Amino acid sequence: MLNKEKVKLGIAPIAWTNDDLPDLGGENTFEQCVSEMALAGFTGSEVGNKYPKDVEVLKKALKLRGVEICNAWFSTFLISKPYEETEAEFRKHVAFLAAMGAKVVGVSEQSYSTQGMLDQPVFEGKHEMDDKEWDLLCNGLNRLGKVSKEEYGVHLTFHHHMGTVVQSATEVERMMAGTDPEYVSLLFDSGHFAYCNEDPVAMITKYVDRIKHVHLKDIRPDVVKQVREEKMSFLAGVRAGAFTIPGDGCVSFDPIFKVLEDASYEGYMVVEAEQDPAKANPLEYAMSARKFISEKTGL
Ligand SMILES: O=C1C[C@@H](O)[C@H](O)[C@@H](O)C1=O
Ligand SMILES: [Co+2]
Repeated sequence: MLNKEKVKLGIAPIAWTNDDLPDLGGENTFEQCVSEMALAGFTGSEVGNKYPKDVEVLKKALKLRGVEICNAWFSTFLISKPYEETEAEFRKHVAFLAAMGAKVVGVSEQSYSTQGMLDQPVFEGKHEMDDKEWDLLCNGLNRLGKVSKEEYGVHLTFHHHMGTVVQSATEVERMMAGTDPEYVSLLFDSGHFAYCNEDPVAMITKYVDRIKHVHLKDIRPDVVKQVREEKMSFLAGVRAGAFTIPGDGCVSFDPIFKVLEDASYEGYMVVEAEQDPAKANPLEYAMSARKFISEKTGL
């Protein structure tokens, strides 16, 4: 069983409203989203575009519902822009997270990313970094991680992601080998490893001691197959239902929970299942995910 004192459960607002596809759940309000997170039994949330930007306003709304902010996505451009530009934006973002009481920040390198390109097949045309770009990425992550840890008390966790420069197991391995464990941890996302046909269990086993945030995401293999065969973009795949809640797809969560348990994992596990809320009612799916986690882990 995972330790209730050490492991907290969160959920991402992307199941209610998708910031990258605003017509998905455009009608769902911030208040509905956080109320339903609480109703489903989650105490942590990531941050969406509809969330109040003012720290005190957001804190009050969340406190009323017994929810806290546990992470928010940050896009870096370390290999395509001057480092200082990324650091300036990063400082503002991390200051906000620290004020909200979050312990981690989830970073994704978005230079040349095809993640948001509607006309680019997600399984084709991904940018592969050369040695110089790898140095820029790893050195930049080390510098940002030092800033966030030492000046804001927030740990940098790196999110591997489809269509980005760090997608495959080999790329994650090179990023991990090139960064300082003191300043850079891994944000493990089960769905993104499964999507690109990497083994999530092998990856979590290898890096569990450097994982400080977990996204519990499942995939529907038939939809991912369709995405590959019909050369669909990442976001077209999301719309078609490539992702779902843990337990509703093909990812084996028993061994994932076991590895976390054996390593006495401490931190958040966040259900992140972006799909069309008109087809997958967010409250219903949040409740099913919560039930699944409770049955599998005792949390
Ligand atoms: O953590 C994430 C944030 C989303 O914006 C992203 O597209 C999603 O797939 C994800 O894993
Ligand atoms: Co994720």
